[in-house]
Amino acid sequence: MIEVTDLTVRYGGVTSLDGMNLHFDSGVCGLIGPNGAGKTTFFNVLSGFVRPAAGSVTAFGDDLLRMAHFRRARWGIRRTFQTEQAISALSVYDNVAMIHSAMRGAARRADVLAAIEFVGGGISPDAKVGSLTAGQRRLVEVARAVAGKPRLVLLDEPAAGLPDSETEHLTGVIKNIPEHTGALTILVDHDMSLVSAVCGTTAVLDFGKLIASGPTAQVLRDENVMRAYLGTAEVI
Ligand SMILES: Nc1ncnc2c1ncn2[C@@H]1O[C@H](COP(=O)(O)OP(=O)(O)OP(=O)(O)O)[C@@H](O)[C@H]1O
Repeated sequence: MIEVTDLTVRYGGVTSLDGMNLHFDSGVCGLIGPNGAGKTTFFNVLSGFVRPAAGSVTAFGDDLLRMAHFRRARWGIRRTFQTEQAISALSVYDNVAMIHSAMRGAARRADVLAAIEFVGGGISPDAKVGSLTAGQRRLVEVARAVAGKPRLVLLDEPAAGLPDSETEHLTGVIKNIPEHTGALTILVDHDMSLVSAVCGTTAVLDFGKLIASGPTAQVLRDENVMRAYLGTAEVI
């Protein structure tokens, strides 16, 4: 469960989050909104890259904003970025293993291999990340986000630029993250088919404010959402 109250982030004269309120319970939850709405800024606050001017964030009863950013990974925050973070010259195994901060020895090895197996895609743990296809590399990013007992998984446009066949596989993987890990998963993406397929609940940001939240199908039919997100056209 995550509860966000009056969250405000300013970069000089730009207010990226403007008193944002949000509540997500469990499962895969969507966070959508037009370019510049503040979605990545929200992830940056959760993961400790950005310090908000005001507001609070409680996750599973813990005050995230009071937690030193280097403790948040151990607490269980994982995220992917819009740019790939895995190191091309290292193996898939090493790329996943490096995000572990708590486990050691055989338990760590088993967990890393389980994360790689979970994302599938025919990826060998020994393969160098640089030798993989774009879709496989994206799966490695997801494997890094599900390793090490996450409690909160943040996925920032994981399907951007992927062909349909690879998006289809990724869709199944993302859908299964809560069952595999128990983590609340927040998906930011502009692909409304993906959001509809995996998110039970979706919230919409516009100019740093929450303008809608609820069951995904209902939210995507909301007139304010359609207006904010795609002019007056239908979302899907
Ligand atoms: N480091 C920064 N310095 C100044 N302004 C920033 C910074 N990071 C983000 N912004 C501004 O904050 C606003 C929100 O940006 P953010 O990247 O969070 O939006 P977004 O919803 O993730 O957009 P997109 O869908 O394009 O990724 C934008 O106006 C952006 O230009």
